[in-house]
Amino acid sequence: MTQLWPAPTAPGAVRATVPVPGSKSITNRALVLAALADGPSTLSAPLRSRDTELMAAALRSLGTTVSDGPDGSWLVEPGALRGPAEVDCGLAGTVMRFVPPVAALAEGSITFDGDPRARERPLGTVLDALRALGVEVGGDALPFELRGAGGVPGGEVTIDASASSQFVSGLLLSAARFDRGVVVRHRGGPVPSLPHIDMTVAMLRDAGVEVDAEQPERWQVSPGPIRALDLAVEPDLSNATPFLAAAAVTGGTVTVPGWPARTTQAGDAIRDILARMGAEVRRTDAGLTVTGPAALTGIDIDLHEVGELTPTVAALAALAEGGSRLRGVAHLRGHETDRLAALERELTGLGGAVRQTEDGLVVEPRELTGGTWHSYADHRMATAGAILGLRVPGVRVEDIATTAKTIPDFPGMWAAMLAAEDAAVGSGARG
Ligand SMILES: O=C(O)C1=C[C@@H](OP(=O)(O)O)[C@@H](O)[C@H](O)C1
Ligand SMILES: C=C(OP(=O)(O)O)C(=O)O
Repeated sequence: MTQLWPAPTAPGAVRATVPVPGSKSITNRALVLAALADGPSTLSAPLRSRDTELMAAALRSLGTTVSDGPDGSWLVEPGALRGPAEVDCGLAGTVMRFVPPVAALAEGSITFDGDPRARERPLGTVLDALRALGVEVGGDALPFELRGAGGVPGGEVTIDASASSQFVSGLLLSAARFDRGVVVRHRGGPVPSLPHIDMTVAMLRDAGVEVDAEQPERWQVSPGPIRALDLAVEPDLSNATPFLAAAAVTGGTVTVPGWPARTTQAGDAIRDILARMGAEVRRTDAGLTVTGPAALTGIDIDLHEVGELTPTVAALAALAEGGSRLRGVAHLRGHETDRLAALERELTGLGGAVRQTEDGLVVEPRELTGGTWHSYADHRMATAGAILGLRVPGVRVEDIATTAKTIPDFPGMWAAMLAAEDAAVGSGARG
């Protein structure tokens, strides 16, 4: 049985400055672009966590050199892409959806597999799209084999990306290296996480790639070189949210340094969410500072664009005074776990009043009690349990180590936050 992590109860209002490691989404896009670029790239302050190490390993196995530079940076030297290779996707959506189009440019047999849950995550759309673009690939889920021919004809393809924005991002990231580039059209229900596609487009353009994204639900990448990158990776704003939530639920103050003034990261939406729930939110040159109110108010919000914040927002909602409704996130059923089912089950297990709807959750305020919080190998479920534990004594989070998917040392960062010199012991926290 996996060890249980006793989630620390806040000794008072949490007051801390918490530097947060680099963005998973930016790091993994940058690694892919750097592997396909026309020269060596430098990524400074990249995220070094399971998802990004898996991406680096996948690209290495295809012929790219990814080595350590000074101060934790990554140096990426593109090499001739070739198999045979075995790609371990772990549970990383970015690896399972971004790497197959890269592998299609290689020569040889490349097999893909991942964690048991990764075999259930939606992937067929990407593999169908590659077949339509002239790639020989079997299967419609992990594990599968792709036989690279050393190039991809490319062209036009219509996909249903309503299950994941990553289907679109994955095709666009490699498409400048396809003979004819790509035109991707979406047909189906609304595409989730559109800011993540905007991030893909922005990073491609920064690398000198011509992208036409003028029409809704249509993206065109022209064939051409990808310029080498010299990129400083922003802090991961979604990973910052549990720490900001710590201020919000304890009436404390937490600053995350280096919060970008402008960003394509979807996690920036947390500023508005926390403000709507009653927190004071200020962005200055020092970073983003959140000060929690005496009591959080509930929220009715469509999280379609920023689904990855749902576990944090559900934890906040469960500790708020009014009821909340989280909408637009049916696609979370295909994330690391079925997040709607997991949040309903685990919050209910602590005495919460939570029920799933067709596309989200309804959360009513209740006094919560301690108990085991299961993580389902989902890093954001684990961090949601930690947030609850600040106010609810006796929460034990199963498999806290799963946070290493996107944060290298979450328990250490959490402990440091609670032990910070500026922590005001004995005041402000409720519960
Ligand atoms: O492209 C990306 O970096 C991501 C896109 C989103 O995926 P979905 O569109 O599948 O929600 C997001 O939830 C995930 O954490 C990261
Ligand atoms: C959905 C997420 O991850 P992935 O990139 O594996 O899809 C997430 O980090 O919340």
